[in-house]
Amino acid sequence: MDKIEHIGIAVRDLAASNKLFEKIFGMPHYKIEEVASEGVRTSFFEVGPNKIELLEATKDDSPIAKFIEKKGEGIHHIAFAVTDIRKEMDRLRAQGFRILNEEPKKGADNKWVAFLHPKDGNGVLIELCQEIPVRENT
Ligand SMILES: CC[C@H](C(=O)O)C(=O)SCCNC(=O)CCNC(=O)[C@H](O)C(C)(C)COP(=O)(O)OP(=O)(O)OC[C@H]1O[C@@H](n2cnc3c(N)ncnc32)[C@H](O)[C@@H]1OP(=O)(O)O
Ligand SMILES: [Co+2]
Repeated sequence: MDKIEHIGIAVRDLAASNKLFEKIFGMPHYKIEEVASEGVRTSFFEVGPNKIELLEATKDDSPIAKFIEKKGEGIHHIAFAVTDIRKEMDRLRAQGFRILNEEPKKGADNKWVAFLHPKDGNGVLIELCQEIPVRENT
């Protein structure tokens, strides 16, 4: 694992939370992106070398909706940048960690992602993120 790629924060109302965090960070978000497969709409801030991802649910059975229902708004996950997500998934599986998705799946901000079960991370949901190379000349 190379570094923290982003910290995910579950919010009820992305527009309101964007305004709040713009005040806190003193800067605007740099993108809003919906990931329909995850049932989320995300907003990203780049604060120095660190990224914050705000996430709101776009459907009732979204992991974010369930999380907020159970635990309220707050830190949802920590994402780590990896060079080779498949290799990391194999390494972690070999050590007995539960990876929640068999194959890497398309995440936000141009990444392949995978998640470990939070119970295997002392109650922390850990996300693996590998940058998807932008094909030259596209
Ligand atoms: C991909 C787009 C974007 C990106 O960065 O690119 C994202 O980050 S999307 C983020 C949203 N997607 C996910 O979180 C996918 C992975 N999550 C899951 O598969 C589920 O949410 C899961 C398995 C973590 C929980 O499933 P579910 O909510 O259906 O089950 P439970 O409510 O029974 O939870 C089981 C157990 O885990 C605790 N829990 C749930 N979520 C979290 C969390 N985020 N952090 C810590 N713990 C969590 C929950 O409280 C239950 O524990 P218990 O002691 O039984 O209460
Ligand atoms: Co994330």
